[in-house]
Amino acid sequence: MAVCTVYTTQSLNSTCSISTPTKTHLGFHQKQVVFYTTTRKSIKRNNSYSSEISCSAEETKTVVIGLAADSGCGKSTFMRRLTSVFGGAAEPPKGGNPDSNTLISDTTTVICLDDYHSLDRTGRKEKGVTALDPRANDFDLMYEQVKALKDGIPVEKPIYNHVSGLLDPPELIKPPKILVIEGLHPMFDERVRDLLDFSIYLDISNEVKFAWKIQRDMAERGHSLESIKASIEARKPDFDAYIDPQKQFADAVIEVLPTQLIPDDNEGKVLRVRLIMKEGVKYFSPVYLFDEGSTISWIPCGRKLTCSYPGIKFFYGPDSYFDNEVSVLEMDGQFDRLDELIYVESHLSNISTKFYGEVTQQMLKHADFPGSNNGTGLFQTMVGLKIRDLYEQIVASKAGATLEAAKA
Ligand SMILES: Nc1ncnc2c1ncn2[C@@H]1O[C@H](COP(=O)(O)OP(=O)(O)OP(=O)(O)O)[C@@H](O)[C@H]1O
Ligand SMILES: O=C(CO)[C@H](O)[C@H](O)COP(=O)(O)O
Repeated sequence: MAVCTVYTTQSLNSTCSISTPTKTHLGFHQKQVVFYTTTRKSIKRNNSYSSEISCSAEETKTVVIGLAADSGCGKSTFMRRLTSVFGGAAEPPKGGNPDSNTLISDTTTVICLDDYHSLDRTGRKEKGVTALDPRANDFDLMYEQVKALKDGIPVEKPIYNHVSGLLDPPELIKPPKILVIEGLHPMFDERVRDLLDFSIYLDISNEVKFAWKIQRDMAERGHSLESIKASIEARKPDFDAYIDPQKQFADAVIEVLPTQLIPDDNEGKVLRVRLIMKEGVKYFSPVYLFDEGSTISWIPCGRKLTCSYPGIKFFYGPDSYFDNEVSVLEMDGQFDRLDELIYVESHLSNISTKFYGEVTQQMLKHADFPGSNNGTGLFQTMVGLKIRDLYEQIVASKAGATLEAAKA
C-alpha cells in the first residue's frame, strides 16, 4: 500500500491535482487537500479513498535570510557558494534590466538591498550623505516588500543602477522558496530584522578589507592606492555607526582577521577566520570540532594534511559575543591541497551534509573562488549547508504543523 502524507489543507493549486473518484479524502473535502509527494501513485488509506494524484510541491512561506557586510567584503562570493549548495545557476531575471542586481535560481532569489537606496548618486552628493547612511535608504519600502515576499506576494522592487548611479524602473520579484537579502543594512531596521529566519554578518577587519580592496579596485578597476585609501576613510564613520553594529544581531558571524601564525604579518594573504555561531537559534545547531562544548586547539598538519609555512591551526570552544552564548570555530592558515580537506571535514560534526565529504566536494567545485584555500571559503560553505538544513527543517515543521491542525 502506498502511503500518502497530507501536509496542508490549503487550496488545491495548479501544481497539484487529484483524479477520480470524487469522494472525500481522510475526512477533508477533496479540494482542500494538498499532498506533499512528487510521485503519481494510487493511494489507499483507512479504506476510505483510492485515487491517482499528481502533486509537485507543498505550499510554504518564503524563508528569509539576511546577509550583511560592507561593500567589497565577499557577499557576492558567499552568495555564489550558497546558491551552489541548492544546485542550479543563479542568474539575473530573464529579459529584464541588464543592470539588475537580482540573482534568481530554482530555490533562491538574492536581492541586493542597494535597490532600496532612496537617494541616487547625485542626490547623495547634494545632501552630503553616503549610501551607508540610513537617510539614503527607504526602510519602510524594504520592510513592506520583504514582508510581502515572505507572505507569498510578488512585489515591484526598485533597482539601483550601479553603472549610472540612478534609480531605474522597478522589476517584478516573485516569492521564492528562499529569499536572501544581502547588502549594507539587512539587520538595521527592527521590522526587517524580525522577518529574518537566519542572519549572517561578514566581519572583515580593516587590514584585510584594505588588502582585498587593493587587489580588486587597483588590479581590476584601475583605481589608485590613494583613492582606495580615501574611499575607505570616507566610509568609515558611517560604517562604524550603521553597518558594524548589526553584527550583534547576527546568528552567524564570519570574522576575518590577519594571521597570528606569522609575527607582525602585514601582507594580509594568510588569514585567521572565526565562525561565531549563536547558541539557541531555532533550526540551527552550531558546528563543532571533536567534542561539543569543549575547548580544543588542533594542528592537523602532518601525515594526513600537507601544510607549508606557516601551517594551519584550528580552535573550537564556547564563548560569549555581545552577551550572547556562542560557539566559535577558528581556522588560521591555508590549505596546500584542497582534496585533503576531507581529513578536516571528517573531524567536524553537525555540519549538515547529506553525504560524507560534501563540504570538500563543494570547496573543490569552486576552487577558483576567492578564499577557497582558507577559512573564508570553508566557513561560507559550511554556513551555506546550515542554511539548507534550516530551510528543510522549517518546511518540514510547517508541513507537520498543518497536518496536526488538519487532524484536530
Ligand atoms: N575570501 C576572500 N579571500 C580573498 N579575497 C576575497 C575574498 N572574498 C572576496 N575577496 C576579494 O574581494 C573582492 C570583492 O568580493 P565580492 O565581490 O564577493 O564582495 P561584495 O561584498 O559582493 O562586493 P560589492 O558589494 O562591492 O559588490 C573580490 O574581487 C576579491 O578580490
Ligand atoms: O556601499 C555600497 C553598496 O554596494 C555602494 O557604495 C552603494 O550602493 C553606492 O553605489 P555606487 O557607488 O555604485 O553609487
